Amino acid sequence: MTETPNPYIVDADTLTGEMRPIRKAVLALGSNLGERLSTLQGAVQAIADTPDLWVQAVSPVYETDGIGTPEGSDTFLNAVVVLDTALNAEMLLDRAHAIEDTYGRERSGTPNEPRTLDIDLIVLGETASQGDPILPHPRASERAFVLKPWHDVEPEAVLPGHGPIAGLLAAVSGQVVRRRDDLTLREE
Ligand SMILES: Nc1ncnc2c1ncn2[C@@H]1O[C@H](COP(=O)(O)OP(=O)(O)OP(=O)(O)O)[C@@H](O)[C@H]1O
Ligand SMILES: Nc1nc2c(c(=O)[nH]1)N=C(CO)CN2
Repeated sequence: MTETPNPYIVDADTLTGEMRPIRKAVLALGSNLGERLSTLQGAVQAIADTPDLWVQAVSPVYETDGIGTPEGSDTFLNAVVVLDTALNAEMLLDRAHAIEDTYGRERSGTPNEPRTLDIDLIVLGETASQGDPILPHPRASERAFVLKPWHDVEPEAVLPGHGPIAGLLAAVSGQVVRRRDDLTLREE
């Protein structure tokens, strides 16, 4: 009798090496210094070029008033990228910081200072963590510049610990976010 392979019996060899789950992640991108749109486009490209990461959606671009930014700061362009990844949270944050550095991000220590590029990790699957990074991102639930573009590409999304983003949007309706349909980010 020929034996049919049973997919539920995993050979020990296939468990050696690094087997990591694929999880959904959301990255929030922002820029209020320099060539904002081309910087965001470069960031999307760099994210898409990351091994073990697959971009699923890139949101529309929003022009947004700075929240908690120093007096006189320019408005931001914000967008989000939804992706699947086998990377863990620390790897994703390292990659985000490396991409920020490539685009000349400077850190003087002034809170919310103008920046060429900011990439925040908003969620990674259901992960809840108080480490570095903190997950979900501790201020995502109160930021229209994150929730609005995310809602455009994933209207049913849930922010773990806070609920559906559609519901969270009502509480941030006072924040000025304007969709810029004249600007688009290619998924690459
Ligand atoms: N989920 C997260 N995403 C990004 N950075 C995080 C996260 N959790 C913790 N951090 C830490 O926050 C530090 C400051 O990040 P950053 O300079 O980008 O802050 P910010 O963008 O100015 O402010 P905010 O954190 O309010 O968006 C980073 O060095 C990073 O280690
Ligand atoms: N509109 C807007 N405001 C902000 C932003 C941002 O990306 N957009 N980022 C901040 C710190 O990450 C603080 N305030």
